[in-house]
Amino acid sequence: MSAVVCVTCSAPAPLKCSACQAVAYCSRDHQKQHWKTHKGACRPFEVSTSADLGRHLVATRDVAADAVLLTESPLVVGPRHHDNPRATCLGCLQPLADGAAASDSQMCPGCLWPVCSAECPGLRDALHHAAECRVLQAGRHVVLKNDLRYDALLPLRCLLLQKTSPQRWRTLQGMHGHMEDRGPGSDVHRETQDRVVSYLRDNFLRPLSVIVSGSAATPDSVDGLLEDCSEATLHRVVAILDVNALEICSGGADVCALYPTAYLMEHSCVPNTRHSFGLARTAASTADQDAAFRITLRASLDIKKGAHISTMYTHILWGTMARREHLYAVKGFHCRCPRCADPRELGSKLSALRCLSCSGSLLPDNPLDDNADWRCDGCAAPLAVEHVVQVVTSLDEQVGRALEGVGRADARLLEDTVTKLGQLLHPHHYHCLQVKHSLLQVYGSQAGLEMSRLTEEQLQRKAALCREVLGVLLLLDPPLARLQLYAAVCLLELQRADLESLKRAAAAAKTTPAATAAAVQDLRSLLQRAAHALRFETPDSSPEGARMAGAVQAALQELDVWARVNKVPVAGDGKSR
Ligand SMILES: C[S@@+](CC[C@H](N)C(=O)[O-])C[C@H]1O[C@@H](n2cnc3c(N)ncnc32)[C@H](O)[C@@H]1O
Repeated sequence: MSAVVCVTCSAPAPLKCSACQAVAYCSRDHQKQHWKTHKGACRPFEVSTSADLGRHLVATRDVAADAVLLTESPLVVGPRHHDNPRATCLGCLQPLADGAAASDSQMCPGCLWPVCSAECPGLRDALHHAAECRVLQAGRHVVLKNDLRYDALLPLRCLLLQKTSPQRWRTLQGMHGHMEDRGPGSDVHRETQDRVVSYLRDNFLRPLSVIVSGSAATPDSVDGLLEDCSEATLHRVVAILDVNALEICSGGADVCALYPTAYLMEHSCVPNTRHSFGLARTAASTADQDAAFRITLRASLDIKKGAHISTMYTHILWGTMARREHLYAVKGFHCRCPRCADPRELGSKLSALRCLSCSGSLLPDNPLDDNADWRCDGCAAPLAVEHVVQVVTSLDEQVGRALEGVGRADARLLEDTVTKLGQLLHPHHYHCLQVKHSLLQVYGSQAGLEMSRLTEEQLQRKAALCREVLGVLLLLDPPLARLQLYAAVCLLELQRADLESLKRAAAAAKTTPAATAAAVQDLRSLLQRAAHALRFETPDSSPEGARMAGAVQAALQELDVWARVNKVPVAGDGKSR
């Protein structure tokens, strides 16, 4: 057996990297020196392959909740490649103000597409806009016609990796696109052809090829820039993006990216990771922009050695039918995770209907079978699945109307909607939950319904809604790795309601000093739970989350001031604050 030697100097090595145990060192100094090189490789997982999942990630050691599993820069990043996103600066990918006048200073000097500033550094960066700009210049008429398809740009950026980074192009080529489901004649082929393939080829690639090669031009390549821009390759690139790209919606950005390792994570509706992106407002260079969209993946729960590492490809607050349909349509597989297999969805009853014959809930007999009937868990009355779909779809519109412009939401309209939905749906159905989450914020903020003006009944209603919604969120996402903002809103609003009740009790001398101290402690603990849920939200990665974290801190300070002014003793020690 060969002796274990130091990876830095080849001397005998008694020390090993304690995290991965894969490399050895003669001394702490050499371990420290090597860390810069080793940290990328020191990952607590390996890539495994199975018949039903394809490649996936498996933990190679126990990982504690919150530990970082991986951080890496994107292979390629650009405006979202579907549902044509709103105008975005092609330099830094930040959203542009609606209807902003396109003065010279807000146009890319090369292709004339709108930008945040003609000086935006990303415009000169080959991996971001510079190479793409050469292509877009061949079709400036689209700017004049205002026919700007932002969703076609990420596929173009992918294609351009052939020239800008052949290494990244090779990695991208190793990703799967489920082409077997996207052949000519399929809806998705037709849609991709119209939206991306024809748009890019007719407006930019064909004219550019003619400019570069003259009469020898073929539409399938552009000399010196793109070896292969055939229709088949464009279709494959879009398919790869559909299956593997991650969406980055934070801070109003409508951006998607492909990551070289993170894409290997399998889906589960009960995932064991959370991720965040290092979003920055402006980017000075390639390195900075890569850092701006760098992903950090953490364990959201303790992960045991041998366990699969998973993320969620779909929406956690959708019911099982909708999640499975979405996963099959976009990612090409039938999810069979523990939440999908459970008719009660981890006890949340997020998809349950109300039984009209008794007080029970209608749940699917077998949620993994799309055609299975539903049945009441009280009286066993059956309901055909077509009927369930009909009921839920017919209520979509009603919910949409009630939530239109949440800023203007009206408590009475929302209460009426909750009542109507409640006639057909379980109170925790996702439609009901969505309306209740708005309603619990409207009490205490709507004009005429400010906290101090709420009736006792309205105050109790607000608190009850907060507890009810929070309870369901915690069943679906116990570590609050995806619903942290939703849950923080419930905790903050519950604290506001309970504090108002406490103030009223104190003013009416209906509380004792000890009871007040205990109540203040409970209020503080609600806010501490909200702060904990938001612990990874930073202004760069999640401006909304950071704003909410600021509101929680402000509420904590306000609570302390109130406790001091009212000489509330610190719970347990009899001292006043
Ligand atoms: C982003 S890729 C993940 C990497 C992929 N397994 C590979 O080998 O390249 C997504 C694809 O992985 C497979 N997959 C991921 N999660 C799955 C799951 N829970 N059940 C079945 N297939 C899954 C599906 O084929 C899906 O379209």
